[in-house]
Amino acid sequence: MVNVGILGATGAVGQRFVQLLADHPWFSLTTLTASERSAGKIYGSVVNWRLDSPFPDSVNDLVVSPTTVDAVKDCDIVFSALPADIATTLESEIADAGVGVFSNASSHRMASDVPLMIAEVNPEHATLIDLQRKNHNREGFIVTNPNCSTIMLATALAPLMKFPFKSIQVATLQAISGAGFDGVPAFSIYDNVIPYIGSEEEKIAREANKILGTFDGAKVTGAPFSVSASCNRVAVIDGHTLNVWIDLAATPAEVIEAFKSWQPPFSGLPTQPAKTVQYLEQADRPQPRLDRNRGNGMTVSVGRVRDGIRFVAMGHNTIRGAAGASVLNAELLHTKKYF
Ligand SMILES: NC(=O)C1=CN([C@@H]2O[C@H](COP(=O)(O)OP(=O)(O)OC[C@H]3O[C@@H](n4cnc5c(N)ncnc54)[C@H](OP(=O)(O)O)[C@@H]3O)[C@@H](O)[C@H]2O)C=CC1
Ligand SMILES: N[C@@H](CC(=O)OP(=O)(O)O)C(=O)O
Repeated sequence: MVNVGILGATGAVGQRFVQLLADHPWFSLTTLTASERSAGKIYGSVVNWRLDSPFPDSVNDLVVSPTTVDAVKDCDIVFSALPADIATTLESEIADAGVGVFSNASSHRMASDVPLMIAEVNPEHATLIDLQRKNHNREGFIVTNPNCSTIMLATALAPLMKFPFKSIQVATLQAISGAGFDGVPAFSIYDNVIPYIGSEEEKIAREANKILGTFDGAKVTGAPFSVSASCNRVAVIDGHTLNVWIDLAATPAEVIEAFKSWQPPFSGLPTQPAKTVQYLEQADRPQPRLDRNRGNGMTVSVGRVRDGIRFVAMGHNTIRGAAGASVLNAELLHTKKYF
């Protein structure tokens, strides 16, 4: 078994990691960290479990560690669900100490030797780890997840990359869990839409270009399309919905066929869904409440393909958009013997 830790194990993404790793066939959960507020206490006594799946008894008695390099030095890998300002230095120090870091934080996503990876979309970017190890003279490594809205967009675009296009417009409707447990007060979001999410629009544009860019084995050259995003927080608990406009040289029928026939380059990993991209025929789908749990939260649902081309994409932001995507990255890299 691989010994794994979770950094920020009490938060919105951290709890998803606990849910996905408590009974994992390859990964054994040995270490949970959080802030000084929680460190030294029993996880079961300090976590405010807010997921609608039962609390896993197997982690109840683990003592929460402070978030330090020392606390995770015996782990083979760690999953990071830390705020970005904490992650920047700490994740580098942990990788320097020989531990593999699978991060959800934005800190290292755009570094030229750090894979910004969606396992089914750009798995070849994993080889940047070799360059990173050389550049930093480290045994460990950092692999990052894209921003949660970007994961939905780039995954939905993967089947369409065979058609020429130059520009994408996207309007997001993002769930409140995306802001973390303490991110959006009920008084602000109830009966409301907030048409601003700090830095989100810029992240979607630059991260989609890196993920879908050209890779020569050592360097990613950004994809030659522009992304114009407009982001909104809506009163949904989980599930980010994206309305996408794209100047694609294809008919709606060709786009639907591309969505239906696309297959990721590997299959059979424990957290991998049967369908990474699921096309829904119904005129009023996808919807977050009805479709976010498809593929155990790992499927990106697409629908409403119309002239333009216009379509809708939706996925679970803390599973497909965060913890689940990170665990799948780790599963893939374990099969490739990176740890
Ligand atoms: N929510 C989402 O959908 C997505 C989130 N992300 C990213 O994932 C990361 C985590 O987000 P999220 O789970 O939503 O955030 P939360 O605010 O819900 O959780 C933050 C976690 O970090 C811990 N923490 C806070 N401050 C410190 C500190 N000074 N030292 C050590 N640990 C600390 C908290 O511990 P304690 O409980 O003890 O305070 C908690 O476990 C962020 O970088 C976010 O941008 C990425 C994609 C999607
Ligand atoms: N900003 C996203 C979640 C998130 O934390 O993204 P990032 O890791 O890119 O800051 C949301 O609000 O839904």
